Amino acid sequence: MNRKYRKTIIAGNWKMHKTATETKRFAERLKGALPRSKRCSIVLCVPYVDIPAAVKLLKDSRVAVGAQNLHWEASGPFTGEISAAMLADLDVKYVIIGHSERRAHFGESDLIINKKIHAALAAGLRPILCVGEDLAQRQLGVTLEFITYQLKAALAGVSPEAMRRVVIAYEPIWAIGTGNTATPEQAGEVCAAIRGVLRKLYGARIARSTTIQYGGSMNETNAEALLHQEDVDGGLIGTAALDPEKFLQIIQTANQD
Ligand SMILES: O=C[C@H](O)COP(=O)(O)O
Repeated sequence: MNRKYRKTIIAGNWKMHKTATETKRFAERLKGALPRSKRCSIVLCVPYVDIPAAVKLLKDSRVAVGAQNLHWEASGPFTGEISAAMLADLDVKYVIIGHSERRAHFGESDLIINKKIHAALAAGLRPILCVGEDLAQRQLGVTLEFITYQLKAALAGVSPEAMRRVVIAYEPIWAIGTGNTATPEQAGEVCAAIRGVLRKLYGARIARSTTIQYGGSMNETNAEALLHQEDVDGGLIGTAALDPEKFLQIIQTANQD
C-alpha cells in the first residue's frame, strides 16, 4: 500500500444479511474493539433498512456507514427505490455501485452504473465502483481489456474534481463468495492496471491518490498478503465482514501494514 498518496479503506459489504437487531449487536461489538490507530478508514455497507441503526450506533466512531445501491434519479415514481439524497440525509457517506451481483441479477448495464455514479457524486456520496472479470474472461486473457472498458463506461463524464471522491473496487467474479481468492500477484496486477487506466483518463496525480480496493474472498488470513501489494489500497469484504471478530482482524491488519 502506498500510504503516502492514498488512504487505505476497509469496507464491509453485508449484501442481504443481518436484521436491524443484528446490526445493533455487531455495531456495538465493532465500536468497542476498534484499534486506536487510524491508519485505515473503515466503512460498513449495510442493507437499507439497517442504515438508521448503524448510523446511530457508529455515530461517534471512526466507522462510516455505506449503502449497497441507489437509484439514479433524484426522486419520482420508482416504487421500491431509494435516491442518493435519501441516503445522504441519513448520514450515509459511501455507496457501492456496479457490484457484479447487481449487474448479473438485476440487469444493471454500464449506462445505468454511469448514471448511478453521477447521482451519488451529485449528492455528496463517495461511490465505491466495482469492476471485475468472470472466469471465462480471465481464462481467455481479456481481463485487462474488459476492466478498462468497464472503467471507461462507468466513469464517462466524471470530472477530475469529482473523481477525487471515487473509490474503485477490483472484484474478480470468480473469487466472490467462492473461497478462491485471487493471488496477491493477480490482485496487484489488476489494481496496477486500473491505476494505469486512471492515469490515462485523469492524469498521474489523481491516479496516484485514488483508493483501489480488492474484493473476493478476502478474509482475516489472506488480508495481509493482499494488502501488501503496492496498488491494493484496502478491501471490499463480503463473507468475512459478517463476523465482527474477522472484520476486526482485517482492520487490525490494515492498521499495522
Ligand atoms: O462486495 C464484496 C464482495 O462481493 C466479496 O464478497 P466475499 O468476500 O464474500 O467474497
